[in-house]
Amino acid sequence: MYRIGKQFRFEAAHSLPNLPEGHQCARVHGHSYTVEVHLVSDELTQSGFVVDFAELGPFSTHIRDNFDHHDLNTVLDAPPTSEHLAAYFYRWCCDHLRLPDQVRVERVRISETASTFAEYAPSSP
Ligand SMILES: Nc1nc2c(c(=O)[nH]1)N=C([C@H](O)[C@H](O)COP(=O)(O)OP(=O)(O)OP(=O)(O)O)CN2
Ligand SMILES: [Zn+2]
Repeated sequence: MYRIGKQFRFEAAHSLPNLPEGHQCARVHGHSYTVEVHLVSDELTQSGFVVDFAELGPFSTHIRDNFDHHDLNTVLDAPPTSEHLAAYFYRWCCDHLRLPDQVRVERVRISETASTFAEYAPSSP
């Protein structure tokens, strides 16, 4: 199996609800987010690609228009944790990227800071 990935970055603000009283993340604060999308395929195209990285262009546009310099509490219907963001972006990629049949979105990883991440990947059948 072949795997490729591409990173995207955006800046955004959020506050997290349902945390213990006094938790620092309940206050409005910001992060420089990194989003990493992983695609897998058993086959390569004639060009030797899983798929051209350029096919992820619509995802870059979606992030720029809807997430960059936004308040994430107004963008997502769920608390804007890294876990919810990863699941949201995974579903967006599955629903909107025009990928060849043999290519699938394997996982999406989100980092709020250099030392933390959350991933979403569907459970194995
Ligand atoms: N499982 C999760 N835990 C936390 C999330 C999350 O999305 N998923 N988010 C936060 C906050 O957004 C917080 O701003 C980031 O937390 P943390 O990495 O702990 O931030 P610090 O920069 O303060 O970390 P230090 O290493 O302690 O400096 C919290 N938890
Ligand atoms: Zn935070």
